[in-house]
Amino acid sequence: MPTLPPPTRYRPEQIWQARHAFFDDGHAPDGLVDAPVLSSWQRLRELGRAAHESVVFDPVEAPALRRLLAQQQALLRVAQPELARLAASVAEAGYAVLLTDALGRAVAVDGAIQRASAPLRQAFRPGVDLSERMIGTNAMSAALLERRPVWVQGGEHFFADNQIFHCCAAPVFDPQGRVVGAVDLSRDTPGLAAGALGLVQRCARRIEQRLFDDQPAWLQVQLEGPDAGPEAWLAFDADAQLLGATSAALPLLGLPQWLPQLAWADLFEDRFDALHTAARQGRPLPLRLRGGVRLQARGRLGGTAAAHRPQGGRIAGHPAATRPATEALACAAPLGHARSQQRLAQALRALEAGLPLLITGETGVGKEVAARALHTASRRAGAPFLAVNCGAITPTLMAAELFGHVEGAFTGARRGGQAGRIEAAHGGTLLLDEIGDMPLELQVGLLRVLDRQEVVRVGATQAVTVDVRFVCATHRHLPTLVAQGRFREDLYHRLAAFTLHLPPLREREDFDAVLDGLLAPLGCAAERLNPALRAWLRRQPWPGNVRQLALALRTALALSEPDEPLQPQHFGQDDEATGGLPPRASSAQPAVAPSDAPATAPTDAALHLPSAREQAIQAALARTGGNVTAAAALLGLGRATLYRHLARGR
Ligand SMILES: Nc1ncnc2c1ncn2[C@@H]1O[C@H](COP(=O)(O)OP(=O)(O)OP(=O)(O)O)[C@@H](O)[C@H]1O
Repeated sequence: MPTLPPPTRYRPEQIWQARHAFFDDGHAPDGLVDAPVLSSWQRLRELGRAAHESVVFDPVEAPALRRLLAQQQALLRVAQPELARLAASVAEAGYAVLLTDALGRAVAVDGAIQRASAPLRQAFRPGVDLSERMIGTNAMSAALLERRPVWVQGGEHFFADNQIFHCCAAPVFDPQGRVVGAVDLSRDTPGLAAGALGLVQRCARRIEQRLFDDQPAWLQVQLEGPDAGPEAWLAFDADAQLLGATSAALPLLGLPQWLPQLAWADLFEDRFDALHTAARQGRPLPLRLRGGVRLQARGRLGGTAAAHRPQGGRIAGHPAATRPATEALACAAPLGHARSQQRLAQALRALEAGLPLLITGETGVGKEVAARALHTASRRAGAPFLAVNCGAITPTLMAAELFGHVEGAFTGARRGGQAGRIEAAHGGTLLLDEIGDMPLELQVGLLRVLDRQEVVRVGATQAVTVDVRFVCATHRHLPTLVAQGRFREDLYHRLAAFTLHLPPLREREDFDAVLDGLLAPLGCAAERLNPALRAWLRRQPWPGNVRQLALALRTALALSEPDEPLQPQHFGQDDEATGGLPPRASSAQPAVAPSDAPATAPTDAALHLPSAREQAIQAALARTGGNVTAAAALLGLGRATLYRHLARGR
């Protein structure tokens, strides 16, 4: 039986110093504990948890356990031989071996469990929820959250009850970079054996390799670099699209994490068919990565003519399946030039990689349109796209709207309870619009959903697992809200990992492309707008951005004869209530002809007059009988924006 290397140093004094600084003095113990431990302590403190709470390790009931094990069958099948192999290495050193699912629930146990103390035997039973929320700081849940190997020893566990445990864990990724579980080694004698972390990592990588081998592919490639273990593999379909990769392969490619929609040509300078030929002949092939780094590779014919991409790539039959991301997005959101589309394509990659997206920009720039386009171009196009306005209703109603509620949770709660929007978006995408207006008390709940992909309905004690991609949108400057204490800093950092800023219309260099993109669906030939009129339109301030321009164009087409060249007067300057227009210039200024537009066009100052806006709002409300939604549509403003104007005017 392989022996373990000598134990690493365990420094309990240092941990107790850290606990003293954190729990007694209330400040972060710099450098005394590792970042994952400190982050976990902070999360738990923010949830109001106390170190002396007792910890209960209750497995779920038998039917729920059967369901859990059935759900995790594919993972268990490939993991069990590797867990047994790990157990054989470490059992003598007193380690129990554990596999959790992606949510931290125990699904398999091995190793020296029978010799372990009662608490460890209680904890390591299939069906016990070992997530941070349930048992506080621990190695497996920290590895799942941090997406990297972690150790947690003795006093580093938040709850005093758990301080007898000494554990290390590594996350397991599927070939598309999703965390599917964690492998953990734990024992109840002080200190970690040196090499334990390496063994647990190696076990996780072997499980990943088996998951990789299970997925159909046309060609698999093993990369051999200076530091590459035997588990650095890539899988391609017959079109040279990357289907999957093991986590060991990603650093060799210079990728911090899995990115969907990569093709062979994005990664390598050599031809794809050269590798295919080498694989058929059973010989290795030297390859050059883009950027010049050389690697040795070995191809393996995958045995399927898989042109479909089961999970990581675009789904066969899906509208985006045969098109690059930029093209799919151009069809879904036909505005702007190639550079704008490229930024959208990057956003799509981030979204597909499971990152939340933050879309910022003034009202009417197209934040919701962009979010819908991203959903439509993504692999989730067939699943729901839902949108929630986070500032529109009271915090209590918003909590129920987002997280759902159980029967009797509050007065007026539905019989039998109701799922919230997050649950309703399961499998799809949820747009959290006006995220800057989300009440502080709900932000912690959202953070939890983002971290764990699980929702607790209002009034419930059990969490529901969800699989939702989040897109958040705001016209506000979130760092300012953070500085004012109105938006949680941790949530901001979580949301802003990938930010897509949509510039206001007046700053868009591709104004003409935007204009043409709006004209085409209206059946208006681009030639009906001559260069002078285009220049005049370009100079308007457009406080309502694309929404306002779209409405102004519709108005102009309604006021003109078919095929007549459009003039500024077609943009309805004679009624404040026509909406969708740049606010009207003073009556002293004549309407301008396109030919003399530069000399006589109204000044920006005149166009910005707040009173003109106020008049337009009042006229629109009068025309719609006070219906704010209809008035907002008439004005080319979002409903929330109109409410803001009204609140400001009061
Ligand atoms: N890419 C686009 N293609 C076509 N129309 C667009 C596009 N972007 C914006 N629009 C038009 O502008 C309107 C407003 O877009 P959207 O609701 O996405 O803006 P927003 O930035 O979310 O606004 P708000 O912050 O006020 O909610 C849309 O209804 C549509 O008429």
